[in-house]
Amino acid sequence: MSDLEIRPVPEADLDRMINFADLVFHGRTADDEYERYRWLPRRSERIGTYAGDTLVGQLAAFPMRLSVPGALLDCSAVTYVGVLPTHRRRGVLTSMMERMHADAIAANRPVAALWASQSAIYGRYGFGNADRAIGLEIDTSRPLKLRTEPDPRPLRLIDREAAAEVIGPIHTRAIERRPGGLVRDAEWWLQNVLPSEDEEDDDLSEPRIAVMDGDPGGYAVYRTHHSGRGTVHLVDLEADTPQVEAALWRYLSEIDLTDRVKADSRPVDDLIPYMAADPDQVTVKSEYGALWIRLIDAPAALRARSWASADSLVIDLHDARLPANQGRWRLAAGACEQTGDAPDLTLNTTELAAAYLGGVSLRMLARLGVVTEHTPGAAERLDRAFSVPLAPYTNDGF
Ligand SMILES: CC(=O)SCCNC(=O)CCNC(=O)[C@H](O)C(C)(C)COP(=O)(O)OP(=O)(O)OC[C@H]1O[C@@H](n2cnc3c(N)ncnc32)[C@H](O)[C@@H]1OP(=O)(O)O
Repeated sequence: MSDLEIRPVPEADLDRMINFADLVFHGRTADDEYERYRWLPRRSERIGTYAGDTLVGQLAAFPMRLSVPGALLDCSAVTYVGVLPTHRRRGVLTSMMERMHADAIAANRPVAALWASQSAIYGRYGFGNADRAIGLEIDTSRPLKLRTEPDPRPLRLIDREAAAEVIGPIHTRAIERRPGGLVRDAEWWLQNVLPSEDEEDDDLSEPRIAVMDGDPGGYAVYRTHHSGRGTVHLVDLEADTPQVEAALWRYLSEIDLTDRVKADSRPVDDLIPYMAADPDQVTVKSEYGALWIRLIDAPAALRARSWASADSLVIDLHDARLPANQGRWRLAAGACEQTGDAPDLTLNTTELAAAYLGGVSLRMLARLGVVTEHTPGAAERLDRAFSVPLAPYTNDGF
């Protein structure tokens, strides 16, 4: 690294970052597509590693708010990570992660989050995979009968420009109920959730938005595909009640000239596999790791999240990269104080991050031997304190 320098990538070099991403992710951006991709590096803190004037590594981090149990936390959302094939495995990524950590501390953001291109990369930097998602398919060649009575109120279609105002509040309520979501602003809705063209499939229609107004409310964002087999591709669906949710699934299942609904990302505890009267109509096709999080300021993050029990216990936290997190902490609802008391549990910051949203069991991690119980039952007690009514879920790729 001694011949290399880390410095910010100037705003004039947004296209250079896009080209760099094409190089490391094996993509190609057409001339008329640059404008579509500039928005994300533009709103980011752009970390570059340079050999003279040559960009050899890059990382972008942008401020977002992440829903955690009982709170919304300031978060550095990390993306656009890459190192030239000529400069790999010389510590370039490690140096950029250190800069990102320092920036997040300076900006008072207690957590960082990312989607990993490969699971093997980010554990070493203290990131743990904190939620999972499923992909599913519904056979709608015959009527989809539901066990939940759909809300009878009418649905309407709205324009994408109205999304932030009309369905934004419904989404905000959803992520306050369920950890793992990101607070979406108007640009995020338009560019990330509702781009007029789908990044991966040119044959898909513009995004359509069906809304049930009022309180309770709900919405479904979807695209359709008519060549070959008519398919509804669900992008996002949130509802305040199971009855509104049922009305939205019924609507999606009845769209003319289609005979299946595909959803690539749904929560692992999604209702639809159980809501369908005939479970054979709904097939879960995949399950995969979604968001990885890093507790940048572990005590602040632990104080902020809600507890589901009145318990109190001591953890011995190991964090080789951020020493301020290191040490013995007494945890209780709203509390995380340094202590000299003997620990009930010893764990690494990576395991704590994985368990933090309530989606990964510390008891399971103790059985694996990666978390050590000094007091029998301590992992189960912390699981109970961290437990959440709805599984964590993230439906914002970046
Ligand atoms: C949030 C996102 O944007 S995810 C996208 C990540 N980017 C990509 O996948 C694009 C293609 N890959 C790359 O650009 C690079 O290989 C990177 C960014 C993954 C790694 O960059 P490097 O500068 O080579 O990483 P660095 O040298 O700092 O490696 C640090 C450690 O991680 C390990 N490591 C790095 N990448 C990988 C990997 N893909 N799989 C397994 N181990 C890895 C290294 O072996 C090294 O281990 P060590 O500390 O035990 O020696």
